[in-house]
Amino acid sequence: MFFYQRNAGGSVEEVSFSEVVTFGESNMIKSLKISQTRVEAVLQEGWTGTGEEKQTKPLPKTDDGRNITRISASYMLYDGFVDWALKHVNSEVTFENSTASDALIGVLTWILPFVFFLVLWFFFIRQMQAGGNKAMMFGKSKAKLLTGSQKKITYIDVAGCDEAKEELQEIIEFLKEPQKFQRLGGKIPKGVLLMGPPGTGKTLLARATAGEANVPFFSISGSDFVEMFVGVGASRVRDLFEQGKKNAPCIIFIDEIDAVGRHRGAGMGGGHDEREQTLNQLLVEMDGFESNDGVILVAATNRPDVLDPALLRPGRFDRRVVVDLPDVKGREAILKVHTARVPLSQDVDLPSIARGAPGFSGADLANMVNEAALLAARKGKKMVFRADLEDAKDKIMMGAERRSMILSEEEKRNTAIHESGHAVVAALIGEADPVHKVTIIPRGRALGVTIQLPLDDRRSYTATYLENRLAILMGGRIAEELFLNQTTSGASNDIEVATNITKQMICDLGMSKAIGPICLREGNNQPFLGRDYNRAQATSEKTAQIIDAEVKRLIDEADARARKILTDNRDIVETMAEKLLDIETLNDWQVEQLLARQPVTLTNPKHDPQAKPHISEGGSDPKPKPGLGVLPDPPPLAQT
Ligand SMILES: Nc1ncnc2c1ncn2[C@@H]1O[C@H](COP(=O)(O)OP(=O)(O)OP(=O)(O)O)[C@@H](O)[C@H]1O
Ligand SMILES: [Zn+2]
Repeated sequence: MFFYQRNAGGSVEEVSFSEVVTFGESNMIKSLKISQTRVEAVLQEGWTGTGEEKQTKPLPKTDDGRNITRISASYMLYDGFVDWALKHVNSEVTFENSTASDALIGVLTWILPFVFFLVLWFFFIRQMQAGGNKAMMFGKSKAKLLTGSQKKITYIDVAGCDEAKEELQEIIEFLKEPQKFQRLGGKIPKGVLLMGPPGTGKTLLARATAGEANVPFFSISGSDFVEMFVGVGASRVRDLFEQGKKNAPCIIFIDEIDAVGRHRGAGMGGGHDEREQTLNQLLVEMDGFESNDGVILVAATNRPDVLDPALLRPGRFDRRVVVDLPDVKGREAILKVHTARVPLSQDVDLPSIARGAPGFSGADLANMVNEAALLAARKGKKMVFRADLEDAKDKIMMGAERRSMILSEEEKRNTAIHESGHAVVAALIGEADPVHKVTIIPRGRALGVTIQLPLDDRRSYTATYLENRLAILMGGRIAEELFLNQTTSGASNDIEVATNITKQMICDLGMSKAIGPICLREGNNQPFLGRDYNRAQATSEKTAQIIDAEVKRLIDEADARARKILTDNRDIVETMAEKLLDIETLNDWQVEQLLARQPVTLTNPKHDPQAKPHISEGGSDPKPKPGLGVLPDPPPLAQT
């Protein structure tokens, strides 16, 4: 028996799909209509079995005894059912376009997903090609527009960088009066590339240039172009230029252009990646606009060597401006700008502080003033004293102190001896930077630090200076060996730095007789050409052996010289280590006193007595500041 539900229409009974199948197996379906989602069958009297066992099957009946001749059921179309129907339906199977409601259901379940994907797909395509629509911001450039609301920055806010400012003067004049230049047919560069180490004020300079010319300033970082969605970067570039043209005259500034502008095909595997597409779009846009449109593109990088040569071709970033680390004068000027709104004590002498901060960038100096103001505020002072600035300088140079790091007595003693070794060699070896500070307060990752500061801005190094540096680096390790009869892991960084210096001396600076003045430089410092993996071919096996031998020779010589100095001055090393264990940090004058075998004073006899028990607080440390930047890879001043 089947259970039938009475259909509203009366004549067609709604059944379940499996019942349709059962009727079919009993040969009771005369004809069948199949639509997308439903089947409708006309029933007849059927039978089961064959021959003798053939049994008749009567039509099913409704509750009130009438025969049911038509049934319908809903189902989802599947291929197997059609085959089944063709086998089990007696006269005809028809396929029908469904009724209105069936059609609707069909659309909903079958067509709609397609439509949905189609719309989505269309939407993304539009995003990529047209630079996005208003609703979603994928393709919009993230350029920030700086206009009236922000404080206007002009060249007064940028200290030093005089050459760079001069070079940008022409751009300012053009932006002020583009028509004038057009009339005269003058050719204005489209793009200016600012090149220089981090924190030297490239961004500041670009902003100030816009400020001077009184034009809008759009700024975006190269890394903003590189996103997870393919094609977004390119569309951002397009959008950026569109915005620029709408707001001309203006400056478009791209910071860290190396993030998109890297040499194409340089990445492992090469190929057309997202970044490459973005770069191509940038090149296309640069070619597409006329400088007469009044848009000047300014970009900044500290890796000009990795830029794609296509970017530097005429008509693109053809004007290049070097923004270098500030010299003494520049540092003083930058300090003046940043201390303008800080109350300074009488004892602060900006020129001498500038002199004591070689290798500091503008950002470092700004940071130093800020840090000093914070230190002074924490101690409840009403103004910033010399001591605060000195402490801030140390913090930036060596990383923040980590007073919370507990060292065992033995570790402290090892560190004291190790640092004394560095300091004594540095002080006595001759041509070397004076010792500025020795400390056994852990800073950054180092257990102790010896800092030397050059007297002025070094632009080049003599071979003797570098050989002496090697000996100074060896000093720590040898002191441990001589005085404690052991070596510790504390010297690992020294060894690494020393090895790097020797390699530079040999491969880069022509300071090894065995190799001679040949550049076998490692890495990719060469503009546009060399990459490390080319070097393998460039250097023969034999040359590599000579290099290795020379590294060893230089290190051995340095070792021997440091050993001699430390053995000859055992007493100084020992008293210095004692003193370090006692007061933790020795300043330059205290080191001098120790070397002269005089008693160590707590305050600088040469200075007015600004109390100087070295108090400053630890905290999360910024990157230790290596300073100096002439060698391709500047050797850090700090030594463990
Ligand atoms: N010449 C300068 N005069 C005054 N302040 C400076 C100078 N150079 C840098 N600064 C200070 O350092 C901060 C950071 O500088 P800026 O961001 O312009 O450096 P950058 O060269 O763009 O660095 P990066 O390469 O890391 O982007 C400035 O906001 C400013 O406070
Ligand atoms: Zn060391």
